Amino acid sequence: MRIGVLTSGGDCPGLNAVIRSVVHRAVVDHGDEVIGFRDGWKGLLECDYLKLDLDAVGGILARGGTILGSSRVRPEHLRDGVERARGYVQELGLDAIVPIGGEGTLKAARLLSDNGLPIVGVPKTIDNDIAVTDVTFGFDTAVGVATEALDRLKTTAESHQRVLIVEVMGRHTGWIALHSGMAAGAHAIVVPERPFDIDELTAKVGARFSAGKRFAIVVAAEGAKPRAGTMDFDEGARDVYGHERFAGIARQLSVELETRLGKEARPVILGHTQRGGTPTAYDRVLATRFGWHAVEAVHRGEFGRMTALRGTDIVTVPLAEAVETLKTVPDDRYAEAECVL
Ligand SMILES: Nc1ncnc2c1ncn2[C@@H]1O[C@H](COP(=O)(O)OP(=O)(O)O)[C@@H](O)[C@H]1O
Ligand SMILES: O=P(O)(O)OC[C@H]1O[C@](O)(COP(=O)(O)O)[C@@H](O)[C@@H]1O
Ligand SMILES: [Mg+2]
Repeated sequence: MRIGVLTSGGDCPGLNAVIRSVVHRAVVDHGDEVIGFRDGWKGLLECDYLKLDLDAVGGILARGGTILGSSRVRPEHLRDGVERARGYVQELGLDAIVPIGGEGTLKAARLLSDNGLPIVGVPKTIDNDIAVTDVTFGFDTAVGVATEALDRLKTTAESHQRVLIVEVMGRHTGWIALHSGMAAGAHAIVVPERPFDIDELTAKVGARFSAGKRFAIVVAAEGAKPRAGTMDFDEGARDVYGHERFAGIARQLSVELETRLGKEARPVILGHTQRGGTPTAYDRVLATRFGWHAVEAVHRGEFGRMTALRGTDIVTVPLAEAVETLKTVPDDRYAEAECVL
């Protein structure tokens, strides 16, 4: 068989582990040929690719990012390019395409699949917001980076009697904020799923100082927002791909909390450090398993599906289900964290 792989959307620790695993399983065990499209869907639409053999994937397991590159393509450009993509798939003699990406990439994968292209998706995202898989690789690494940063920030915040508002990634969901905040013992966590009440947040942080504590750490997911009408808030705008360009929750909260509490409050934005660098062992293993199972799904002709973790098993699920809803932080999970804030 001939299989084309691509990585699309925001990069994520573990992408290289999937690519490596696909090549090993396909080339060594099945005698397949594998090619990699450069820079996500752009590579497919421009027929820009390289051959992936064992040499090409040597030494990449622990490397962050993606050896194939990634990019964003306007969804309408992709919709207009379906016939071109089909032409290249035929020209290259491809039996399957394995796109590795987040919810946006998987929507594109579904579009191509609905148009008859043979697709087996692999989910990735540090945000962990893809509903049909228990976990996505990249999340464990991102939470680890954020937790380490929070541990460090606690000591400097205490020395300077500051409130630090630490902004972590998570446009639509607060999984990284919830887990890193729990792991590091933050004092408040705000997530997109639960618009916060600024009076309650101020009271919570203020109560810490009243109790004699000399600092506070607030973890804010980048997409968190105040309850409508409770605080002046700049929601930002959208970029050309339709993604929100936030105006900075940490910056805005630091101004508000400093004014209300009379304590020095500073924003810290962890940004792309959360998704750069080497993946954790957990993410390497999950990514490697996804790669192996994607190749098996290709050989079984299970197209229009993607790999998913269910308990300890890797299964495949329809792409249609994968893109229906996002996995958000449920109230009961937030309650478990709230109890220890
Ligand atoms: N609704 C959509 N329909 C078709 N293609 C889409 C759609 N949403 C995203 N895509 C394609 O998938 C790419 C990656 O999506 P994006 O949301 O940026 O990253 P991720 O896959 O990590 O969620 C986009 O640049 C675009 O080409
Ligand atoms: O800075 P970029 O590359 O536009 O992406 C930022 C976004 O990408 C992420 O890191 C991952 O999101 P995706 O998996 O949807 O790409 C988000 O947490 C963040 O909001
Ligand atoms: Mg996305």
